[in-house]
Amino acid sequence: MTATPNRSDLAPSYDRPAITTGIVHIGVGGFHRAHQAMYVDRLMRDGSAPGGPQETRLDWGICGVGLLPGDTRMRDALASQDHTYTLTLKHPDGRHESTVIGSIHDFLFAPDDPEAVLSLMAAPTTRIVSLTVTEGGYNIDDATGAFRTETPGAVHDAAHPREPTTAFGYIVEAMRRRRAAGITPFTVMSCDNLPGNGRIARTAVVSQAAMSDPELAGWIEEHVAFPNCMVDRITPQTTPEDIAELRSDLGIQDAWPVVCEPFTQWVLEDDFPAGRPPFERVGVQMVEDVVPYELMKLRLLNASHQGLGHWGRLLGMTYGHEAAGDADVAAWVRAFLEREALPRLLPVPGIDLAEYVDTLFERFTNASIADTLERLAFFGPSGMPKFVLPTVRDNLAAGGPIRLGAALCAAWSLGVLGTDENGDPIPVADDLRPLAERQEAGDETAFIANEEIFGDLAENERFRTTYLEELAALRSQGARARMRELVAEA
Ligand SMILES: NC(=O)c1ccc[n+]([C@@H]2O[C@H](COP(=O)([O-])OP(=O)(O)OC[C@H]3O[C@@H](n4cnc5c(N)ncnc54)[C@H](O)[C@@H]3O)[C@@H](O)[C@H]2O)c1
Ligand SMILES: O=P(O)(O)OC[C@@H](O)[C@@H](O)[C@H](O)[C@H](O)CO
Repeated sequence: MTATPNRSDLAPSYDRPAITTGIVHIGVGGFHRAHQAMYVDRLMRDGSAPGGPQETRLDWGICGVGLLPGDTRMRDALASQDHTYTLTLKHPDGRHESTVIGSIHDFLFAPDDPEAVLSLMAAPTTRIVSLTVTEGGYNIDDATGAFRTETPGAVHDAAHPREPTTAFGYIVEAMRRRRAAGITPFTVMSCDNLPGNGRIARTAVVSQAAMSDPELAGWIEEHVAFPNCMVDRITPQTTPEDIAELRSDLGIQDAWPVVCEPFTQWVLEDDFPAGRPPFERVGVQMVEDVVPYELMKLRLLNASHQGLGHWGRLLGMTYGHEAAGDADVAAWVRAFLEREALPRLLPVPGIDLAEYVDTLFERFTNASIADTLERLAFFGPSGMPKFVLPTVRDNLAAGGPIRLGAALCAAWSLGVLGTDENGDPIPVADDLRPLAERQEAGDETAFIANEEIFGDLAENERFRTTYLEELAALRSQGARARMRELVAEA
């Protein structure tokens, strides 16, 4: 194992030993390393130009924090290469563009030394704590929008607030220490795919604090900023082939590189009372109101991924580009976007939404990144309520069309049974399977009656009827024929 990915011409041009932690990031996975850490790396490279204000940029180094047992792998991989790693952009024409990213300069696996994490989070030099802990990681009930106070992590951290185990427990304890020491609170920046990710992070942190210290909860509510943002870059999971390819193409030995598409976007609410890096210098759009951008991205891109994932898997496909390149699946996704999703969006400053949709299809058909449908659709239980069902609800309220959305729910429920239309197995999250099985056994609304996901949609006569019609049509016609008919229906 080499100490750093070994291509000096790709390596960071700045003085890495001089980096100090300004950002603590919880949940260092592929996406954080392809996106936020890449922007900070750009900033550090930018600042290292002759005469550039490098010293201020190097204050924004990232210390990664892992909370889950699986994060020991990231701890070890990064530690073995001085916390650098290779980021490879895979272009649709097969070109690869690699850079060695150096902005993450340290990583703490919290269970190894919780105090080290808390001390760092409470230090005045830490001005941002950012998160990519997945949608499910926020512990929010989709139906009510409330924090789930009954989960074991929340209960533990409320009973032992000085010995936290969850992201929110750590943030609360660090805030308590900062407040006691008179240190300005850091900004909490969620970078997960959630509508109102800052607002949701605020709910999680304030609710966790309220379970043990209501007064602290009030202080956090009043003093801590939780900017919302829209984040975008398709980042598949790294495969053993990616690692081998890097070795054979560039001679780089990297324990855990990242591959992603060339496209990247970050639209960030400018609300950082404790200060922030000059992100606008490296392509981040700093705005006052993120809502139109985030609705556009989640309800078009991520909803399309759900469409590609659930239909594609039912048809026995494996990859995102395979589904996006299939004429029937692509036509269905376009029809859903154009008929049901686009009419419910807000105008987005400077963006032509029809062009945005065209660009999405160019991105989805990028075969080089080999993104799997399993990654796109495995988390249907968190993806569908955030990316697809809000469009269905808005259309129900506005008297708009819901048939394509309801058909996707039906396709999803059939996929959850774990077998595609060829009789081959589909990997699925097991917790929904009993409901899909009850649906198969004749309890036709069992799947949509799951309030955690569907809220009260099963009680909506129009949704229920349309869903049941689509379920019946799918069973009798099969996915491809039903998709074609739906697209032709106009
Ligand atoms: N991959 C993408 O294309 C992409 C693009 C935009 C946004 N995102 C957002 O980033 C998130 C992570 O994606 P990724 O590709 O990096 O996934 P990943 O599986 O590579 O990494 C996820 C990280 O989150 C941590 N984590 C998960 N649940 C947690 C919890 N409850 N508490 C603390 N840590 C937790 C994991 O330990 C891991 O470090 C997504 O869920 C999404 O919200 C991803
Ligand atoms: O990561 P999830 O589960 O929120 O959603 C799966 C994909 O839609 C998502 O990761 C996209 O690739 C990403 O949001 C692109 O920016």
